[in-house]
Order: sequence, then structure tokens, then C-alpha cells
Amino acid sequence: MTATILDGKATRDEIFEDLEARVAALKEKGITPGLGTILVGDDPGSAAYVRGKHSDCAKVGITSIRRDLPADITQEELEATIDELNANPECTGYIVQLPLPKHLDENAALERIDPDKDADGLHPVNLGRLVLGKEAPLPCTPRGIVHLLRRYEVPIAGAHVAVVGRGVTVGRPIGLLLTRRTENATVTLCHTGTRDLAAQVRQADIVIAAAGVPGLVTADMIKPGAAVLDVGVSRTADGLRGDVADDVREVAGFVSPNPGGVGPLTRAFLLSNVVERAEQLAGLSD
Ligand SMILES: NC(=O)C1=CN([C@@H]2O[C@H](COP(=O)(O)OP(=O)(O)OC[C@H]3O[C@@H](n4cnc5c(N)ncnc54)[C@H](OP(=O)(O)O)[C@@H]3O)[C@@H](O)[C@H]2O)C=CC1
Ligand SMILES: Nc1nc(=O)c2c([nH]1)NC[C@@H]1CN(c3ccc(C(=O)N[C@@H](CCC(=O)O)C(=O)O)cc3)C=[N+]21
Ligand SMILES: [Mg+2]
Repeated sequence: MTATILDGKATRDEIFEDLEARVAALKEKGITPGLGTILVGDDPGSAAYVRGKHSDCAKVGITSIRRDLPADITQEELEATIDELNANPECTGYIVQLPLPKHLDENAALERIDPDKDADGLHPVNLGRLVLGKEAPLPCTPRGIVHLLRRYEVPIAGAHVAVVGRGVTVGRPIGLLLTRRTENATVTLCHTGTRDLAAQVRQADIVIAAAGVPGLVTADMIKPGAAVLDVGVSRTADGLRGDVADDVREVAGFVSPNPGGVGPLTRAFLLSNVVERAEQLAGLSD
């Protein structure tokens, strides 16, 4: 058996087409959505992600607002930039690129973002709204994962999902999304304290690998026909590597490649959160 590829780039192109039309409609009403990024330091990986986000904005017609700060900035200086974007009417949503240099307080920075401008959906107020089932910008990577599964008609309701990783950007919030009544999956969140990772993964109809450990999920762990989403990214001597070993696609029914899977959708839903916020401001939605 060779797995069906869950094509993140083709799916991203569909989302961009929809967003382009919605941005044009907003501009007719005199509103231009604007995405801000705050990047601290010169990590090449983070700089590449931020560049990608701004080139996506150009494709869809969203204004880009970039704040690049030196690695040795103080917490006060970082917070002054956050306050500036909170007050800037051109910026309808923004992100603080993670991770921040170690001397800065990541949680304090995230909490200072105006929850209404939280394009990542990672502000505690918005995570709390998600827990309560209230409307909020959704975390982009989990939203991308659910969209990709639906797009390829992978059954979610009643499925057993094993998530590898309990991080704030992927593992923890994907558990929240997939256990909503609208998804109805049963989720096991695995982490470094999990006694037998292989046994947990082997029971799963859907596996979401978000640990950041190259090749952690191997073919022998996969139930034949399962859907496997490769989300984790590591920079190794031989380039970018996902969490899923190549031979998994000989056992799985569906595989999202890495690159070319969930990554492009993370970026698409970042823009989508910004457009949705602008639509609220324009009175085009509730
Ligand atoms: N493709 C995309 O669009 C995106 C990819 N990413 C990538 O996804 C990955 C996860 O990111 P994030 O959610 O921030 O999580 P973190 O990087 O903060 O945490 C990683 C998690 O993986 C767990 N883990 C690490 N090693 C193992 C192991 N051997 N067995 C089981 N669990 C393990 C850790 O467990 P413990 O808690 O016990 O330490 C932790 O919960 C990263 O590689 C990140 O770069 C992130 C965002 C978007
Ligand atoms: N505040 C914040 N929000 C994030 O969402 C966030 C973050 N910080 N820090 C880092 C991680 C990582 N991340 C990725 C986004 C896109 C790709 C992506 O598009 N990857 C391409 C390949 C690389 C490329 O083409 O640029 C792909 O998978 O095909 C990957 C990883 C978001 N993150
Ligand atoms: Mg990390």
C-alpha cells in the first residue's frame, strides 16, 4: 500500500484564492487587513519563516508590517513594540515569532498582545475561549491540520488520534480542537513521560507527530491505513527533517509530507485569522 499524500501546497493555494477575493471585498469597504510580525534576533530559521509570511501577504493583498529587533533587546523594549502594534490601526493582527532569546519572558510577551489582534490564536484569553467553546481566533497549525484532514475526507468523528507532543503551538491545542463536538475525535496526548509511545501510536487512526525529533515515528508504530501528519521540524546537518520516517508511507493510508504538508497551511491560516478580524471590523461577519 502506498499512502495518499495530503498536499499542503495545493490546499494552501485554494485557501489563498478564497482569501484574495475576501481581501478585495474588504478593500472596497475601505479596510485593508495588515499582518504584523515581531522578530527578535537573527536566527536564520525564524527569519525565513517571517520572510515567508510577508511574501504570502503580498500574494493575497494584505499589508505587511515588520518589526525586526536586535537579539539583545530588553523586555521593556520588546513590550514597547508590542504596545505600538496594539495601537497601530494599520495592523489588524500580528505575531511575536517564537522562540524568543532566552533572556526574554515569552509568556509575558504573549499576554501583552491585544487578544483581538492575536493572529496566532495563542493568547491565554483566546486559548481560554477555545476551552470554553467560545468564538476566538484558532491556533494556526491545529486549524491547518483539521482542514487538511477534512479536505482529504479522512474520517475524524469517532477516530482515535495519537498526538506526539504537548507543546503550546501544536500538541496541546490540537487536542482541544479535535475533541470539540464538531470533530468528536478521541485524543491521546503523548510526551516524554509516556510509558510506551509505540503502543499508543499503534492504536491510532490518526497520528499527529509534533515533537521536533527527526524520524521519531517509524513504520512499525503505524496501524495499516492510518493517517499520519508530520508536523515537527528539525534543522539537521542534512537539512530540514520531519518527525516521521520515510517508510511510514508504505504502511499508512494518508501521509502529510514535510515540507509541503502542514507548514503551508499554518501560514495560510495565519492570514485567514487576520482577514477574519478585518471582516469583523468591517461588519462583514458577526
Ligand atoms: N509545520 C508547522 O507548521 C509547524 C511546526 N512546528 C514544529 O512542531 C514541533 C512542536 O512544536 P510545539 O508545539 O511548539 O512543541 P515544543 O517544541 O514546545 O515541544 C515538543 C513536545 O514534544 C515532546 N517530545 C519531545 N521528544 C519526545 C519524544 N521522544 N517522545 C515523546 N514526546 C516527545 C515534548 O515532551 P515534553 O513536554 O515531555 O518535553 C514536548 O511536549 C516543533 O518541531 C516545531 O518546530 C511548530 C509550529 C508550526
Ligand atoms: N509565533 C509563532 N507562530 C508560529 O506559527 C511559529 C512560530 N512562532 N515559531 C516557529 C514555528 C514553526 N512554524 C512554521 C511555519 C511554516 C512552516 C512552513 O511553511 N514550512 C514549509 C517549508 C519551509 C518554507 O517553505 O519556508 C513546508 O512545510 O512546506 C514551517 C514551520 C511556525 N511557527
Ligand atoms: Mg520548539
